[in-house]
Amino acid sequence: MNQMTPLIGTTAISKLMLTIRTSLRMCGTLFRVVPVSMLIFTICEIIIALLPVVQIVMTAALIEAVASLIHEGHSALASAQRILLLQVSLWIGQLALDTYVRYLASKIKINMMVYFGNRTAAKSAKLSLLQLENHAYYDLQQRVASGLEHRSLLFFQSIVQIGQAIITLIGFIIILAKFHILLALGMLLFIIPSLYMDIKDSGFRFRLDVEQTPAKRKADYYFNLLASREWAKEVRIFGLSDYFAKQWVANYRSNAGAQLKLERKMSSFKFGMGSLVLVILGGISAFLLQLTMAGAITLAQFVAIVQTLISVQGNLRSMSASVAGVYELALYANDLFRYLELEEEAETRGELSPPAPEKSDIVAERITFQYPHMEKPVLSDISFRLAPGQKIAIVGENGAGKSTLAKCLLGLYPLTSGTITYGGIPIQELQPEAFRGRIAAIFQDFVQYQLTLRENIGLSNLAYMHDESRLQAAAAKAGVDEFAGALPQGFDTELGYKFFGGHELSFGQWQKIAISRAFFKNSEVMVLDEPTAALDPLAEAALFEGIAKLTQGKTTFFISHRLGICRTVDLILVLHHGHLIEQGTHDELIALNGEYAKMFSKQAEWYQ
Ligand SMILES: Nc1ncnc2c1ncn2[C@@H]1O[C@H](COP(=O)(O)OP(=O)(O)OP(=O)(O)O)[C@@H](O)[C@H]1O
Repeated sequence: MNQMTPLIGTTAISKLMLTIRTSLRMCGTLFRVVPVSMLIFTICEIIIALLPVVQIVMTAALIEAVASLIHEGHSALASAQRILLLQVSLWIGQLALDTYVRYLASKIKINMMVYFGNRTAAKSAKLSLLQLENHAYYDLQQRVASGLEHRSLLFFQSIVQIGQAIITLIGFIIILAKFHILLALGMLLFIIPSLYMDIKDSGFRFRLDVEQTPAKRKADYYFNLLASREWAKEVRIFGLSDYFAKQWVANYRSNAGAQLKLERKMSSFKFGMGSLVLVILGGISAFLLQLTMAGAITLAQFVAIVQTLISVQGNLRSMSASVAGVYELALYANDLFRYLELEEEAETRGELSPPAPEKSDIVAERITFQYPHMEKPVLSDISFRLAPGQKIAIVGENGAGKSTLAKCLLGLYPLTSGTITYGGIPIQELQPEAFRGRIAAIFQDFVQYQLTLRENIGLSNLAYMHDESRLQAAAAKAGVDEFAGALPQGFDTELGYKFFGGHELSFGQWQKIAISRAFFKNSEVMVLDEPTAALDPLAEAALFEGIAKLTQGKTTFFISHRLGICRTVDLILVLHHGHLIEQGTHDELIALNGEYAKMFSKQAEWYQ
């Protein structure tokens, strides 16, 4: 089964097994992460569970004492007062315990939120790029993220509530059985319809949530299109607000419609089951009247039984709701555990250290890559060989496969066939962290970190983030120094518009920062995907002119539609529909008079 498909038990047994398995796992996690708090919490909950039974015994004793008071007068007062005092103390104790347990619950929830939040975030960052391109991943992620903070403890609370309800019910059954065994049996009859009703309801709700997650995400997407700055310009210029608002409403309504349909179905079902419970209750009451008439029970006993029956009903309702709740929570928790177990498909998962930079020639042999769910490969049978430190330009029309090839070279995508070796070692046999330590890349859709300038450059090499001279040097390489000095707090200026005090930059300035970030890492292999797309002609020329010096000793891949860079590189790879159709130096390819020569002369025409 797909790792991302939700599990929903189909038979009663599979539902039960799923619930038990997940409950044990979640409770185990809670006791492992916050053992002391959980122990105290459990003890408090057990005491709380016992209190209602004690209360009923106290009430019966109080009524007996009041009856004695009426018959015996002043001599029975002291004992009645003692019982009353005990009862009031019990109420106060119960209140104190409830208050403390609520505080403890908040503390546990915070700790569990930190625990699961941290693990899910870490997991997301370790999943392969291809997994992040699967829509099922986002559906699963949405369900996992919703209510992370309270679901784990709620799970335990529901289990505890069931335990409490069972303890209380056993107490009630013993009390009732003492009066008449039929009363105890009648009470047991309540349980079945209530439980059945609530479990069915939970299963329906989860299934509905699973079915609705894609439409919910789509609705959220439309909402964001309307509300976010990224899209605000186009939305206004093209007058898209009504269109997107309508789409949002349509998606929202389709979900709401299914929800209401379920509510209607469940309402009539619940009404039927609720009525059955009330009929059973009526039967028990009639039997009680019989017992009273026959003189089998006293007034005090009658009151105690009625109080017991009322409590039983409330108790049963909450117990069956808890059982159903546990099943529903088990379904969500199961999603959470499956998410945490998603295979971390690191494309390099070996143990070998990358060879020394001067020995790290890169050889691609007959490589083919196909995106999952796509019919055809986007890279086919590509082979080339690069000596350490060479400069390479990858060129070709839109969609030719340039960025995909770069991602394969960086080990971000697993090859469908063929091999890429670094210094003779296949990429997948290299130790991932060691390999990634050797490479740096800036993609077309580089990140504009809404953080300080220092972080924007220094994030590629955290150990040196506060080394001013390195920072200055990297900034100078891409022309960041030209505007960094004018920023209010220099390198410590917050950038971007998303947080208070942020200083927004132009897109070209952001791109210069991204290039500086790549240089700051000082890695032996660099990939610069459209590094100058947003740069002005002078900045572009400066970068190209200085590039040989800037990237000296580093194997550097340039992906660019600006073919000017090709004059300065050692090798040009020309891609066309995923095939490597030409390779060579600028002069060789011009002499070949093929696709590259055509592209180059076409572009050059514009500058003549
Ligand atoms: N995540 C993806 N899933 C499926 N197909 C993809 C994905 N990304 C890209 N493609 C397809 O792979 C092909 C190559 O895309 P790629 O981004 O590598 O091209 P490119 O040469 O870098 O294009 P451009 O010059 O426009 O940036 C395209 O046909 C594209 O539709």
